[in-house]
Amino acid sequence: MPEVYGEKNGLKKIIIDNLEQLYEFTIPFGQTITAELAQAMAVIAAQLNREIAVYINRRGKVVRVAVGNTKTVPLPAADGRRALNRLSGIRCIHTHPGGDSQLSNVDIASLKKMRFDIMVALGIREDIQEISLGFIAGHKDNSYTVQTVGPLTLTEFMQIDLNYLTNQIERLLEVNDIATNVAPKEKALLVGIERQEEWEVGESLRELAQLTQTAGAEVVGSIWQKRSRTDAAFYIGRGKVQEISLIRQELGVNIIIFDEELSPAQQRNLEQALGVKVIDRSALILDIFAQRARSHEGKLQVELAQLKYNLPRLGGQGLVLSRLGGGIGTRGPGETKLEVDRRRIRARISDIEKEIENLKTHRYLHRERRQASKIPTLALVGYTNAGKSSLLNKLTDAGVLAENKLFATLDPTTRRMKLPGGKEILLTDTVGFIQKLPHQLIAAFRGTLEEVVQADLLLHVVDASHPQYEKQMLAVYQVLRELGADTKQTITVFNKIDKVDSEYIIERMLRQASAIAVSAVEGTNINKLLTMMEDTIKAANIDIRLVIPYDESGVMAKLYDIAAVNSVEYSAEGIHVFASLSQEYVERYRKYVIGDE
Ligand SMILES: Nc1nc2c(ncn2[C@@H]2O[C@H](COP(=O)(O)OP(=O)(O)OP(=O)(O)O)[C@@H](O)[C@H]2O)c(=O)[nH]1
Ligand SMILES: [Mg+2]
Repeated sequence: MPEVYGEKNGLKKIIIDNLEQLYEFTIPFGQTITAELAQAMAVIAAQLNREIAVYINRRGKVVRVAVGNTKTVPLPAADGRRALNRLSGIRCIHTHPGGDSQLSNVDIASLKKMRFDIMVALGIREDIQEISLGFIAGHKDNSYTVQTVGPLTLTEFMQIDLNYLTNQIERLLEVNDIATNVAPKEKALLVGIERQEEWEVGESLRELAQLTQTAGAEVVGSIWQKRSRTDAAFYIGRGKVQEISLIRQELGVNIIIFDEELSPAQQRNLEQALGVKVIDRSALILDIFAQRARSHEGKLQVELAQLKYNLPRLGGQGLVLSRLGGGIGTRGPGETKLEVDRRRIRARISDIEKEIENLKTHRYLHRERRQASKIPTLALVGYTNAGKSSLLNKLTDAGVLAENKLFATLDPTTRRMKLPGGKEILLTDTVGFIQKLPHQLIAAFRGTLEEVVQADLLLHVVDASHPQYEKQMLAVYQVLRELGADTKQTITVFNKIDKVDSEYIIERMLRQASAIAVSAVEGTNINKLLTMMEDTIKAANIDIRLVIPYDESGVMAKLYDIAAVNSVEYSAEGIHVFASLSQEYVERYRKYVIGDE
């Protein structure tokens, strides 16, 4: 009988016997652990209230059992000599008393030192509470980097295919320096569903292809299925899953992108059935944002949206293993890979939320000051690539990046400008919208988009040359509704008319109220637009507070005539009025005004 290692002094004979019996277990190929072994370890650990560790080789044989912490155990040489870019071929499974499974620094240090296949901790309080694991995920500056996963349930943990995982890791280690290695372009297959809705599947997939290219992958094909309802388990039908599986092998596809948001279960099932990374439109858009975010706040907002998107999708092997190689869906803003450990994700989410809240307070104060100066603010909104930044540049020489790319602008830029009559305004360029924008993203960007919500007037820029411009407009209205800005006064600016041949189409566009057709690039009708902005602002009402002295009651009567009076309060200094009135009248009654709302 092989012996039990570690600090055995004072252990009861029965416990030593039980520990020795752990040598009897064998684990089937590819499996991390059996439920029986996990239970047997839990029972002993609960009695002992100390760490116990079991070391298992790739043939599933228990090669060492030890009591005490994982550092103190001498290990047998692993099967044969193994090169440095190989793992040891041994996995370490050990218990943590107290129920918390989070890997300690000592655990991680011995994982690196011993090059374990995986390092697993079972959090034990009476029974198994949770499981965490770590594995080597590359090397950088002569040291291994480690990825941790968890907390998982026993069932989730047992779903992990250890053979697949170790193969992936060893492939990664063969590449000399992962950090500087430029990954080859990912090959993407796009999948959509055709149904009776606003967006025809072909158009939607064309846009998805554009997004995929923007994210840096190559589109090798797209395929769709006609269905009125999506399948709860696989989104598409099982037959289609089979078909995709064949296409995937044929074309060497390494990422499959679905055109609509998949549920966490659908995504998991598809990855298991197809054996390849599966993402959806939301994850793709988040990835583009992660690559493009520049400002500190923008980066935080994107990371927050990504973490919130990923959180319910962790568990079992799906997301973790298929993301090991990097690429779309793994990139955070900045240099780092996205976290896959639930506990660390939660901690990071709460840190980011706090920081964003702080930044928001800052911005709020900033805006307060701006409002106190009573300069009307206008926001450019519209579908991505409509020409918002180009228009801002044309109107203000802002020098903002305008590109024929989706989501060229992420951070809002505000410029001060003078209208022809001399009035000053502030004009803000904002992030573009798109159909099926991930709601996590809208939530995270709510702070930035507050510029839109607070604006006195919106300029809705539409790419008039786009065949789907009407559907794009509807998508914009929908996001505005989500932001609570759909009732704002709006000028619709049909842009790029230099690319529209049909007079009839332009005429039809202009039938809409407060609309104008321009070309930001050629400068057509820009002066007309300026005049229109001026007139609209003049007519636009603003909410203000006034104090009317009691001996000027005539003013009060006049106010009831020309403004919407929202509330009236009588105080010692006079009558406090909260009313909404036009710019022109604001000027006329300026001496009574005490501040904006
Ligand atoms: N022909 C033509 N092209 C235009 C016009 N306005 C903008 N563009 C082009 O349209 C593309 C997108 O312009 P942007 O100003 O970056 O669009 P945006 O709305 O800011 O886009 P995002 O920031 O990505 O949401 C660029 O290639 C511009 O040169 C126009 O009036 N006519
Ligand atoms: Mg832009």
